Order: sequence, then C-alpha cells, then structure tokens
Amino acid sequence: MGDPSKPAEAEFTGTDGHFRRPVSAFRSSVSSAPGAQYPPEAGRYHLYVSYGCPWAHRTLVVRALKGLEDIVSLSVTSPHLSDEKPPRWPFKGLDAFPGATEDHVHGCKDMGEVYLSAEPNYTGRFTVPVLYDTQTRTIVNNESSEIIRIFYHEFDSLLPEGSPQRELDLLPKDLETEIDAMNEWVYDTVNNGVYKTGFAGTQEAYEAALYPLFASLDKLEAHLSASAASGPYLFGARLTEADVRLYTTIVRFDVAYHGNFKCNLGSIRHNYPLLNGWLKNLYWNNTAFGGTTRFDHIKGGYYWMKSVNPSRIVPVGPVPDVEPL
Ligand SMILES: N[C@@H](CCC(=O)N[C@@H](CS)C(=O)NCC(=O)O)C(=O)O
Repeated sequence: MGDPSKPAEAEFTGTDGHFRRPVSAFRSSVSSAPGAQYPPEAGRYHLYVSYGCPWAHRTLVVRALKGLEDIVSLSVTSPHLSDEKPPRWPFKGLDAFPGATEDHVHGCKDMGEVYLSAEPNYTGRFTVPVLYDTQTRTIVNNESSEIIRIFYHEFDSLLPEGSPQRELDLLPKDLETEIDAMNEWVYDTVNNGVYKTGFAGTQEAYEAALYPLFASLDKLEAHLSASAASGPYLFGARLTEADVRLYTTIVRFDVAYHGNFKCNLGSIRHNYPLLNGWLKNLYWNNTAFGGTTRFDHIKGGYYWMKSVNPSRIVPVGPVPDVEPL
C-alpha cells in the first residue's frame, strides 16, 4: 500500500502536504427495532480499542457513562502501532505493554487479523475503535461517532429501569442542532485539526491547520465563558456528546499534541483557563473520563510515530499530566 518512502501512519498526507483522513468502512448499527440484523444482547458485542487513540477513547467514555461494561466486553491493544503497511495494532502477546490485553474473542495477534477474519477481502486501514459481533463474527461498525450514538440508547432495554445510566441522554433533542453544529467545526479544526497539523508535509499545510486549531480553542474558551454561569459543561448543566468528543482531544493536548504534533501556539494549562477547568472537572470528578484516560498509552502511542518522532523517545513532561483541581 502507498508510498514506500513514507512512514505508514503518515500515508494520507498528499503530495500537497495536507493530511486527509480516510472514511470508515463498516457502518451498521445495533438496533432494538424489530427484526434488526444486530439486536441488543448482553455479552454479544465486543469493543476493540487502544487507550492511546482519541476516537477509541470516545467509545470508552460513553461505554462507562452508560454503564455498559458488563454488556459490551473489551479488548485493548498496545499503543505501539506496527511499522507494517498498513500498520497494525498489536495485542499483548506481540507487545506486552502494561494494560494491553489479548484479543479476548479470537486470540488474534493484532487488529489486522481481526479485520481479515471478519472480512478476508478487506483492503482498508485496520483502525480502532471496532464494534464487533461475536455471534455472526462480523464488524458492526468502525466509526467512533456512530459507535457512541449506538451506545446512547440501543442497549437501554438491558439496563436497570430508572437507573441514572439508562436515563442519561447525551444527545438531548432540544440541543441536537447546536451539538451537531459544534461537532462539525470541532471535528474539522480540533479533533482532526491536531492531526492535520502534526502530519502536515509542508510549512504551508502546517500553518493552514495550526491557526484554525488555535482560533477554535479561542472560540471554545469564549463559549465556556458565556456558559460559565450555567456550567460546568459545554452546554451548561447537562453533560452531552459535545463534552465527550472534545475531551478526548483536549486531554491529549499538553501531553502529546503540543510537542509531538507541533501544536504549540499555547497550551491548555497556561493559555486556556476555562478549558483547563472544564478538563480538570471531567478528569478528576467523573470516573468515566478519568478512569478511561491512560497517559502511558497516550504518550507511548503518539511518541511511537516515526514520521514525527524518529527516535521514539517519550518526553517526561509535562508534569503533572493534568493539573490538580
Ligand atoms: N474515523 C475513525 C478514525 C479511527 C482512527 O483513525 N483510528 C486510528 C488510531 S487514533 C487508527 O487506528 N489508525 C491506524 C491506521 O490508520 O492505520 C473513527 O473516528 O473511528
């Protein structure tokens, strides 16, 4: 696959120097609708993640928020993406990184094997997260924005009636339009913006991603300032999808993107007091956020990328990873 001169993780940086993320291939849904191909069932579906990956991290946060840990099981890869083309996320047997697990479903040695066992003719990237159906041995979905929306309500019938997890609605109808609008610019300039900055192949492409990234951080800071009275979340008193999608990028910002991806016009802790407060609150006060954040995997993963860090040395700082409350 691709250009042999280029480290595999940077293959989507075009000849113009701009990084373009490929589209996810598996887009089915678990559904409680009668006759659905993938009905909700406890113990049937399996989630594959890397703790390093911000997209996979979204699914871990929502799985925890919705109390689905005993319903959707989990395998965790090592954060050391292989040098193969396309690259593969290894399980514990290949790379015994602390916290990595075996593939609990098939005992595959890496995510490449998981994809190919589900779809032998698959030719795309072996990305995480993956939501997998152990009954039909297929990949249901490998797009994080859709997996989290599956988790919002499709498993609700399996949760105790009246429990806070079952009642939790991360995409309330009255906020949906505003959340979708925020998702759009936050995805383009922040979630994916850090990658466009880090994987830029020219000065022009780097700056074309860097300035909009920081303009969006300024906009988020202003947004939080406007909603401060009703806080502590992006949409006031209610925790929503917008918080989940922003958190997994912001918690990586100072520890990875600032250094590894050259996103260094400022840092969250020094230049964005309200975003920093919002981050600290989620990290320290909500175990669905703090408990799914593993800085060893985050730093171990990002600083493993040869295209941006050929020595693979992992910097010690910043200390601490997240400031205390
Ligand atoms: N659009 C996907 C993106 C997933 C993605 O790109 N994951 C990265 C890890 S952060 C990956 O697995 N990369 C391996 C590769 O591209 O070969 C989603 O949101 O689920």
